[in-house]
Amino acid sequence: MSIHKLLLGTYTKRASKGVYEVELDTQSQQLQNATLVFELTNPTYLALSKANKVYAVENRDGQGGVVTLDNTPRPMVELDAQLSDGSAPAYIGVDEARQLVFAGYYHRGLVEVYKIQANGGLQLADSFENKGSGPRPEQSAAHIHFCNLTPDNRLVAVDLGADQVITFDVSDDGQLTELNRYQADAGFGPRHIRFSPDGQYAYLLGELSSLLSVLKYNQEDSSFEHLMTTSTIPDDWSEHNGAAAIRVSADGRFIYTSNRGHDSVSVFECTNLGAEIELIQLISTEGSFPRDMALDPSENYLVIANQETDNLSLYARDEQTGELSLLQKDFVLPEGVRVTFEN
Ligand SMILES: O=C1O[C@H](COP(=O)(O)O)[C@@H](O)[C@H](O)[C@H]1O
Repeated sequence: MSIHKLLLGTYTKRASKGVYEVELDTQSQQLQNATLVFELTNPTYLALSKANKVYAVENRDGQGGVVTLDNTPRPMVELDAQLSDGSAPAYIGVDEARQLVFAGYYHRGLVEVYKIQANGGLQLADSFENKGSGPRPEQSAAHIHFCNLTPDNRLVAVDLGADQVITFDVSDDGQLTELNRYQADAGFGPRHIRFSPDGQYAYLLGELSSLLSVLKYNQEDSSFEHLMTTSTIPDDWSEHNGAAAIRVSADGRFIYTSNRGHDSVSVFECTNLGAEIELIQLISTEGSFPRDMALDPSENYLVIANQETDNLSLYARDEQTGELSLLQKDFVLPEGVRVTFEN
């Protein structure tokens, strides 16, 4: 297939109007045809289900939550909105096996679990509110920044405010039972987590510290054990940086993280079966404040959204070395945050 479609979640504070679709033409090796596919307010994160429903973050009339969109027609059609007083989530995950959707509410320190209904809409099944804080100014309260499945189908939630990673058992109807808590170093500011393909290791990205930790994941009790930590940016970088997204290649050999401030992607090589990582490349994102990024299904390409300069950058990925090389840097996409491939 030479055309792959991407969905882009955005902020709508300046130029953007909602959710966009973009094509990657692997023949010409270029991004093309950005189209607004649904108008929403600050849909900074979205997730696609196998039933072709989009679950997107939405702010509406002082309420925040998750809307369900039918991804078949253009423009998309809204099927459901689960909104409650307060701010919207920062992360959404889909559990296909149990037909659940998880939402991580950064500003409310909250995880919500929804059961997917017959039409794709959602019904609240359970919630978990964390408490805690950390030493940095951004850590005055709990901030759930990520919640998604572990390799053994439990739930893992990452709290940037409390420097914690919390694991839960999940019942078929979406009830959560806490299993374990990993406490990161004070001020680490964990944002997102990804696992090695064999499920043995987890890679925890610290937004506030620009650090990446390798953790051993113990499936017996869903606990984590710290193995090593390294920086995502050069030691002599003294200006602000906030680490954002993390991706692991399907073969488990390489990790990609984005740096907001240093405006780069860090490429790490994984060795010792995934237990050790080493920075092997830092490449400019050719724009300001890179947020999310995605590998296409072949993993020959990586697309990243630069939020402040309203552009996407496209790279070719060498599957042997893991290294990225720039193909396109000026593709206009307003206030891009979330990047995900549809096919
Ligand atoms: O990565 C980040 O995300 C949080 C949550 O986003 P929001 O749009 O819900 O506020 C944000 O507050 C934080 O500044 C940022 O670094």
